[in-house]
Amino acid sequence: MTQDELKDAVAAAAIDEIRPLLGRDVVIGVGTGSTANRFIDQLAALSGDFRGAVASSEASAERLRGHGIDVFELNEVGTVPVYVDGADEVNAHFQMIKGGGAALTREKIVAACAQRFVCIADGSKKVKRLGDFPLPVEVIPMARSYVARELVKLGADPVYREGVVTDNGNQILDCYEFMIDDPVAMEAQLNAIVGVVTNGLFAARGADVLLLGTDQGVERLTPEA
Ligand SMILES: O=C[C@H](O)[C@H](O)[C@H](O)COP(=O)(O)O
Repeated sequence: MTQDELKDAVAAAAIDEIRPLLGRDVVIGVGTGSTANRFIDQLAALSGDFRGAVASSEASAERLRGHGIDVFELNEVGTVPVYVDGADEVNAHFQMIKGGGAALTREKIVAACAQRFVCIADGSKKVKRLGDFPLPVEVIPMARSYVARELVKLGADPVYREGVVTDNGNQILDCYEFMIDDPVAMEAQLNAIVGVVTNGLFAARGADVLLLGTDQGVERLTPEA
């Protein structure tokens, strides 16, 4: 199967996963990226079965609206029963690196407000150890150089993602060569640097279900303790 076919397959599995949760008052959380886009496209067929969505990016909000799905502000909604999103890497504990599409901060906010996080990914995203994918860190623009120096002290090789402005008006540093031995501790440590808005480690709050696309079909996995 091609990667696109795997993405379509996990998107379809996510539709089956959330279908029992839908209802006229239900607003669901929707993520960002090429895998999430396929989920959005398939969600269109169910648009009469739920109230609408909260999106983790302007791009996803636009795509949802394009399918006639109402998009709500998270502040209007409070919590969502489920959040469906992709990942750049996911480990056996369902801790993830996210933010390849620069949407990490809004993704983390919607995930924090979700009762259940369903991660959809093709098999190439499953890793033993997080960190081959460069870890994105969203920074307030005036703090970029300072934060980069602090990241170097922690052993990273941060690279400014030139030309990218997040939906929050901020910038991204991609951290190469990071040894991520303890994702929960590292997530907190990076967030404590002044000028960091958030980082792409989703470790303290990982996914609850992983729908992983493989050539043998979609595996439905729950995290190892
Ligand atoms: O900022 C982007 C997000 O974290 C995406 O969910 C992540 O990069 C995965 O994207 P894709 O499904 O395109 O591989």
